Amino acid sequence: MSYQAIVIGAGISGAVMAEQMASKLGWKVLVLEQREYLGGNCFDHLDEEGVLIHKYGPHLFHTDKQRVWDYLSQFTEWRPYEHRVLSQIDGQLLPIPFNLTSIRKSFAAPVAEAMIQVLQERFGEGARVPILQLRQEQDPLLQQLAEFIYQRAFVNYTSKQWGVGPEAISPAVTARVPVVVSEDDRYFTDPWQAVPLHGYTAMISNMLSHPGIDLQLSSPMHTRVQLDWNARQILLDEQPFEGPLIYCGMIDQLLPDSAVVLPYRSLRFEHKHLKQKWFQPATTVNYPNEHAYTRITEFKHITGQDHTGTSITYEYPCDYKPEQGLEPYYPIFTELAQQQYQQCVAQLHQFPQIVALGRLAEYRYFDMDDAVDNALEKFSVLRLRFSV
Ligand SMILES: O=c1ccn([C@@H]2O[C@H](COP(=O)(O)OP(=O)(O)O[C@H]3O[C@@H]([C@H](O)CO)[C@H](O)[C@H]3O)[C@@H](O)[C@H]2O)c(=O)[nH]1
Repeated sequence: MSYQAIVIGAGISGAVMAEQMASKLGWKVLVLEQREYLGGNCFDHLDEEGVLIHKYGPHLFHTDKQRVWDYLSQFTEWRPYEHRVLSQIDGQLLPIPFNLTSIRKSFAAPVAEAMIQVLQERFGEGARVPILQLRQEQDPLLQQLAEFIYQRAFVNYTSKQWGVGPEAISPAVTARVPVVVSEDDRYFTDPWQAVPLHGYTAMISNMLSHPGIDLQLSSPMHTRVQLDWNARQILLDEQPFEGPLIYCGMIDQLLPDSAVVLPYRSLRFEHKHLKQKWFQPATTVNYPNEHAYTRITEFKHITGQDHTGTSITYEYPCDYKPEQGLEPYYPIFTELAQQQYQQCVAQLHQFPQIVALGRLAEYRYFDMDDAVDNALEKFSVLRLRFSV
């Protein structure tokens, strides 16, 4: 069969792009996925006891983008789901993001109420304030509050997660979990929050089921596709391939001779099934200060599945070591890494027909909705460049 485009990687970004090229342009698209299953890190599946779990940690879909919601809704029905997280701090389980309830549970009543009053006056009811911003405040009560939250909820969690403290990483990272000036205990505030009714794998499988898409699993890129850097040519099964190559893998791995090695933080997951109905009172409980793991997730809270047992996952952050079978999860945003990433981009300019797409190829910390939005955007650019 001859193809008009190749997509490397059947995760959510590659699936959007393949689906759009097949359905909007009528192209024949070859999708090569190195794993034996599709879905990338959104992959979910029934574990040995029949509980639906997320193999690569909790994936909670949320978006404020109507077009992303409308687009995905073509491929799945939804189960409404608003994520809530508790954090074990000083022996108590407190809502995180840290909110007014968390403050009341952490301080004696007069102090808590005084802090809340200052917070409300300073930021307004409902505000969501990044912890690093709250730390800059001059008011002594706000300073006391910020220091408490910073020390108890952020410093150790972030050190485990990233291997460095909160001030050594981009402020955008801790700003994902602000301090909330209300009793709202939801992790996200987006207007659309839900999980695919039959899971992410089913949704992405529907996206890739277009007759114009030829999905080949257990097919690492190198078994079919080569880059000839001298001739600046893409080869598919050793034949020159003219069409676009959408690459969703690690961008540094495209370069010859490992010219650049980009740093990543990784996660080791420990999945367990327990012969009890429930394990914990919320989907995710964070452990900032105890244990080597950062959090435990219990999936039945997400899926609503009725099962006599329950399945949970512990997350242990660690350095990315491929030789230990670890996956690259989080790009590390040092200045050096950004320079190295730009070197990769510059080298790839030799192949204008390659489109780098998604978290690993663009070295970005995408939420799922941003990955979909980005893929839709990249498709509209590609459509102008490549279609006749
Ligand atoms: O208790 C905490 C929580 C977080 N931090 C710091 O904030 C960073 C961002 O946290 P988060 O957005 O939760 O990071 P992550 O990429 O792991 O988020 C994914 O997990 C789920 C959900 O959070 C599960 O509960 C979400 O859908 C995904 O986006 C974190 O890296 C820490 O530096 C903290 O210090 N303490």
